[in-house]
Amino acid sequence: MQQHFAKIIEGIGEDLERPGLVDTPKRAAKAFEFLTKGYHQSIDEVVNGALFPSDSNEMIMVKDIELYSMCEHHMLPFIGKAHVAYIPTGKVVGLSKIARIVDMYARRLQIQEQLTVQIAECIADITGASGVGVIIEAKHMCMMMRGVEKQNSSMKTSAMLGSFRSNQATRTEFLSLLR
Ligand SMILES: Nc1nc2c(ncn2[C@@H]2O[C@H](COP(=O)(O)OP(=O)(O)OP(=O)(O)O)[C@@H](O)[C@H]2O)c(=O)[nH]1
Ligand SMILES: [Zn+2]
Repeated sequence: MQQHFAKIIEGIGEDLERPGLVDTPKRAAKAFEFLTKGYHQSIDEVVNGALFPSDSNEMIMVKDIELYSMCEHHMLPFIGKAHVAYIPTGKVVGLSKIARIVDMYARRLQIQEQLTVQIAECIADITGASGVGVIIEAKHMCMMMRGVEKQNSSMKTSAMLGSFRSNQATRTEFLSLLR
């Protein structure tokens, strides 16, 4: 990646020998490695066995999980919040792991719709939950810094699985907890 960032800097018409830019290919490659580290993580490693037996069958929700991802069309950031809820059936997942799962999928090249579904399906898979709801609200730099240049637009996506899809009362409870 370092070599490629050097080429990009040259492509811009900048001087790679300029003191401020000498180490930039190395720094940029390191930054991109971090921003895409989700490709090198697995669900097992992220969850680390933090699944606990529980009798609860009430809705569990973690909201306002900050999220930094990159759109796969422009490789520019989209930034926002994820809200995740599920109804357990016998086991619950460690609280922090929900945020770690969000990060694992966010740190890849994404579109927001797919990111939302991947998080929901992952929570359903590992917990066996009877229902999962995920909402993501985000601002896309590709739509703000360039292109159509709309500063106040944001995108909201949702993925509803199981009872969150089939049961109106569950969906309403989720949405009212969010307010
Ligand atoms: N559905 C969806 N679209 C996205 C997401 N991130 C970026 N996009 C869109 O991807 C599209 C790519 O369109 P193109 O016409 O191929 O690319 P472009 O010429 O750079 O488009 P503009 O952004 O309109 O200038 C744009 O409409 C972006 O707004 C996302 O997460 N979900
Ligand atoms: Zn984009």
